[in-house]
Amino acid sequence: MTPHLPAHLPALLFDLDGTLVDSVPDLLTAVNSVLAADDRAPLDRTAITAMIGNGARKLMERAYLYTGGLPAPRHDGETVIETLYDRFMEVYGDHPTAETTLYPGVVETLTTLHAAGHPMAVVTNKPEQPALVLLKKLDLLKFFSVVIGGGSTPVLKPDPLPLTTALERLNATGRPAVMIGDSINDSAAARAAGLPCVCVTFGYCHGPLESLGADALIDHFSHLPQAVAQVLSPAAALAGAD
Ligand SMILES: O=C(O)COP(=O)(O)O
Ligand SMILES: [Mg+2]
Repeated sequence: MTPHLPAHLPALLFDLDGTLVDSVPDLLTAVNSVLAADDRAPLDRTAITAMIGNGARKLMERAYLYTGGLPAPRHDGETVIETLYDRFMEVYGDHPTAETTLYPGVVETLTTLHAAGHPMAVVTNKPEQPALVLLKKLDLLKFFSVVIGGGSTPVLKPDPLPLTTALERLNATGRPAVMIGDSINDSAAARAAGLPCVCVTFGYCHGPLESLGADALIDHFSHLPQAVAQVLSPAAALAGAD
């Protein structure tokens, strides 16, 4: 019997914050500028890192709860969270890359995978507008034919919808596919979508790495092609069934 080989190269779905880029410095600047306008104490890197992962609304909610609580409800009907989100986007929306950096090996690895012909998408909980600005400014947009950000679908990761929407837009529904991320939201969304997940160890994981439940962990981006092959191999599938 011939060994089972995928009919197509696997589609690759990439998380953004904590996976491709270290975006904490610009997120910190933006959140602290909103907090400062409200006479709140600034967050430090450790505090904000623990708040990243569930999108900008959750980030602002967590930042305010951490620094004294949510502001009083407004009288014009707009929810407090929506107001905080708008203020954050005023600062961050067009300027998400002053100090944001790529993790080592990202450009080289994406170049190789793109040249090999993998359909590739970004699936991030960061709002779509700053995600697109960031990818363009850091010259990553050319690798991805689809970008799903916060607001592109009605729900965020860990719901599987952003991932399944990305696969549809890549015309890759039914192909083998792998999610690559750094958080429980990525691994949970992947599991719910029926996909394996490779997690990086250098991102914004909020607990022990084992808690991610990843099918493979990589500590350098250059190890990704090997990890993708590993999580899609029949041996890995059998091991997962134990
Ligand atoms: O914006 C966030 O909270 C996290 O974004 P990510 O999904 O790219 O990690
Ligand atoms: Mg992330």
